[in-house]
Amino acid sequence: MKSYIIIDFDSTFTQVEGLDELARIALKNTPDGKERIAQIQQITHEGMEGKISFADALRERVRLLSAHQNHISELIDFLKTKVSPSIERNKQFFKQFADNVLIISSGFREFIVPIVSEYGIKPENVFANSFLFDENGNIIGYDTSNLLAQNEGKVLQLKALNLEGEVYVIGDGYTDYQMREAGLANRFYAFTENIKRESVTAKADYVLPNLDEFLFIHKLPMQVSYPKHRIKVLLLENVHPKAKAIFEKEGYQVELLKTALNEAELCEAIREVSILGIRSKTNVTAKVLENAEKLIAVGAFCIGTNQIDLKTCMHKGIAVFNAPYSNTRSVVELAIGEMIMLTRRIFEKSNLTHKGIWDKSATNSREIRGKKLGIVGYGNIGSQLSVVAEALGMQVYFYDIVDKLALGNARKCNSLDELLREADFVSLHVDGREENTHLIGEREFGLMKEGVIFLNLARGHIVDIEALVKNLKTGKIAGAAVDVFPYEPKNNEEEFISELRGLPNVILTPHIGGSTEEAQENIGEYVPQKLIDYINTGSTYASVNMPNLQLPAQKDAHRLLHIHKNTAGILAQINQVLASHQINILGQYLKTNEEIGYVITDIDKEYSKDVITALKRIENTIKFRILY
Ligand SMILES: NC(=O)c1ccc[n+]([C@@H]2O[C@H](COP(=O)([O-])OP(=O)(O)OC[C@H]3O[C@@H](n4cnc5c(N)ncnc54)[C@H](O)[C@@H]3O)[C@@H](O)[C@H]2O)c1
Ligand SMILES: O=C(O)[C@H](O)COP(=O)(O)O
Repeated sequence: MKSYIIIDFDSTFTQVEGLDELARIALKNTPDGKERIAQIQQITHEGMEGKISFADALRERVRLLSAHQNHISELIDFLKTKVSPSIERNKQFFKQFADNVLIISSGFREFIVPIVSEYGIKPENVFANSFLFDENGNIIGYDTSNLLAQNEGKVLQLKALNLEGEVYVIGDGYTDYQMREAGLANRFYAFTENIKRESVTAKADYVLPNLDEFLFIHKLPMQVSYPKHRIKVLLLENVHPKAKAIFEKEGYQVELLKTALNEAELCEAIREVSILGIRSKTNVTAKVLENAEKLIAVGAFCIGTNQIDLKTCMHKGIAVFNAPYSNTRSVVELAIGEMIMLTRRIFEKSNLTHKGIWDKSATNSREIRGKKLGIVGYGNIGSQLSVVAEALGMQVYFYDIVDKLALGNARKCNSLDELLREADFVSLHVDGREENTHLIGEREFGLMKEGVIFLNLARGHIVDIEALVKNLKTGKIAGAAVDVFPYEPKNNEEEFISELRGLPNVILTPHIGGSTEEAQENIGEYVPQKLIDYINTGSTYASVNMPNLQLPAQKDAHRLLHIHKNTAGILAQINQVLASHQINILGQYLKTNEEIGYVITDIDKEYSKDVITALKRIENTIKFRILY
């Protein structure tokens, strides 16, 4: 049975209302133009909402118009630039289904036909009003006998067409819905790509964010591999709003929550999610991942990724990205500031002064200049701190388990013990891997100098808090700054409980080392871009758990992304499938680690569904995606 797709023109095929735009063009230089344009727009709006009769609205708008034939030419040029994006990208669909697509519009043929015919829609399939002109080309009215000039004109027109088969109506207005209400259409799809009218969506069988969705649900050929609005993004822990805006601009559906979720909550929330964005507090455990059937990628909107079960993500073909640099400077600045505050005992003095106590004295107040700073972990933050501290006159010592190049005059220590014995200040900047649990405990504090200043802005579990408290109480440690804790409150409402509370010359901060406007904004831009690149191109460049592949742009090709267990012969099997279907490989990229492999193959456009099925069936396939 034949199916017909009836598409509205104004605010559906194009993003704008044709008659309103014609008024804007025709009236732009007339003295009362502004008021008349506003009046026309108001009447259009009320008509679309079903608040005034269509025939009255049309009569009134054309009366206010004062347009000329030349204005229509100008309007056509403008409308060509305003075709709805999803219509534009699916041009090929209209060409292929020219016999099935009809335009039924209350607009005017004079501007509709030139626009839609460029998409292969036949002029005889366009049903719309037509203007009447005088001999000078002025619009003096319209053909009032046209069915579409009547109230419920679309209903009358569709009835007159007497179509046999399935009829689907796509439109943004109430008059489009009326065809369904009259029993002339099987389904009404409220098209919301340009405008969402509650009175219309409430009546719809289906709300259509764009044409891709219609093509997707009807399994019709489309120009994207998957409608983007079907991609759900869940952002937790109050990540910067820029991230939400970037994902929304890409067309994804985004939910942004202020707090972290616990395991049970996340197990529930993650079911339909394709992209998860978190910070340091959300644990992405194996159990959470069991419930994450649709998850394609995780973005850590921070540096640390120890809160994510990276291995399980890898085994499930879920790529994880983080922001390895965006907040490093913020941490460095805080560490420098805290070293000065602690060595001058500023917080104690400030508190006393607030209480009215004037304690002017230099005892136990020192400069940082010339002192030895021991940096444990010489990565992105440790090495940056080294440069800034040296610029302030400190002598820098560092220790890293990996052989690192010393910056400036920094001195490399051969062991942690050597560093701890030497340093006046010890600052931790190691990553949060499990083996670093209690890296600093009673033994290590024992090795440190009397009166040392100690900083942990890395991860809470790295320090044995009991030992730290004991050494602060004995005075062995003269001051400490702690930003990260073995247990941190889930949100700002939960009380922070720690034995460190109330100790003198101890700066406690609520894990805000990277919490600056600048850092959060940078992260909010950086991470979404990595995730979007992965979704759109398959690029795993800078992923923390997947073999890294950076790819050239995909040109006139379909891209097959195949993640598999790293066993022998997978590439050969992929190529065998392609060869047996006479598919030409335009480019191929492979990267493996010990456990998984990632192959990206660009192929000619032509292929059958069997190819996809065969590729998915290759043994040890973890995940398979197609991009086009
Ligand atoms: N407080 C905050 O808000 C905040 C902000 C950003 C980063 N961080 C944390 O700061 C830490 C450092 O971040 P980064 O970006 O510099 O990480 P990084 O990965 O660039 O550097 C970590 C370095 O530590 C070294 N290392 C690991 N274990 C070690 C050990 N036992 N002994 C010596 N060296 C060891 C690594 O080889 C690496 O060079 C991380 O734990 C990160 O999560 C905290
Ligand atoms: O890993 C990080 O970057 C820091 O610990 C900051 O984490 P946050 O974004 O949760 O503050």
